[in-house]
Amino acid sequence: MTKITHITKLAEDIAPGRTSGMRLKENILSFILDIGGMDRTARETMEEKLRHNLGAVDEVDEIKIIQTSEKRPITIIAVGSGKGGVGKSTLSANLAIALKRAGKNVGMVDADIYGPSQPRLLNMEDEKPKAEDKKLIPVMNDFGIPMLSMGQLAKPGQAIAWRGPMAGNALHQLIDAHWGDTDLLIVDLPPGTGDVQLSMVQKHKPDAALIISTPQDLALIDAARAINFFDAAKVPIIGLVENMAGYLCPHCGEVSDPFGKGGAEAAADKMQLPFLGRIPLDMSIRMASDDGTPPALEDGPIGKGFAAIAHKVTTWLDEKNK
Ligand SMILES: Nc1ncnc2c1ncn2[C@@H]1O[C@H](COP(=O)(O)OP(=O)(O)OP(=O)(O)O)[C@@H](O)[C@H]1O
Repeated sequence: MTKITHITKLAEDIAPGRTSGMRLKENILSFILDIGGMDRTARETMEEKLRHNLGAVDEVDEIKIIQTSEKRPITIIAVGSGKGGVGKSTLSANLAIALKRAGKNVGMVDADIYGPSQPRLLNMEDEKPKAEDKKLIPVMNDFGIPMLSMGQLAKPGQAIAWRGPMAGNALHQLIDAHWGDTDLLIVDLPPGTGDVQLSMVQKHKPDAALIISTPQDLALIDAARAINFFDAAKVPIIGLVENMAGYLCPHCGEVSDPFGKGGAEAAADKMQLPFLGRIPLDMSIRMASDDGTPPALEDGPIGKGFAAIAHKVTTWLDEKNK
């Protein structure tokens, strides 16, 4: 390994994807460091570590770092539904956990103005984000998923009264924040196709959308509306997830289908969209969600279901970026 290859590797370990133009001449090491999206503390810590570790290499007497704040591309995935209460927030939280477990740097934006539930789902109620350079710094949780939520900006019960520009402005603050190393941002949208969705596609066009529905007709008609909305805005749709499919009675062991069966898969087929998977109606999902311990953390059948959906999402993104 040549000296410069060795140095490049060391730098890559400390600042993955952020250093370029590595040059060693007359014992002076120079390179470019992309500090886009990092807050001051993260920036200073990274620079200090680079100087310390690279400075320890033989033949490096001096280090010159040129900082640029070229914005790192961040992939935005919007999670939408036509109807409320179909499990959109539950899916968003568990998808984020499953993607994180698959090695992605995931961040979460809870844009559900009518009932921000990510702080509870990701176990970080009461934590308010700080700001630097007029931009919010996402709050980190125990799962390693930085998050910003409408609920952190509004007083309890206030957000629902926000209209067009206020809702759009709040969304802008959540998305245009110090996301640091985050490369995948999950946006938990409010149900339907209102002000926040409009602002989302006009100002922060997502790279992709994912739609969730329960299997019954009414929810599917609404889901089709959400799909048409993203289609019209030219946001590619990764696929459709069916939630609350099949209920296993904990008492008699019989499986019943309170919301019908297979409706979302058939609808996906009809609309020529990929079907991403089915999540059963299971009391343990509700209980784990209420406790702030998303079931995607576990390796049981429910956790595996979310992991399989996450896998389809990453495969779709890899195909798109080819
Ligand atoms: N598969 C499931 N099995 C059991 N309970 C579920 C399941 N999916 C979601 N729930 C529960 O249903 C309720 C609604 O879910 P969630 O908040 O995720 O829906 P939503 O579509 O985001 O709703 P909203 O429109 O309020 O944003 C929650 O109490 C959640 O724990």
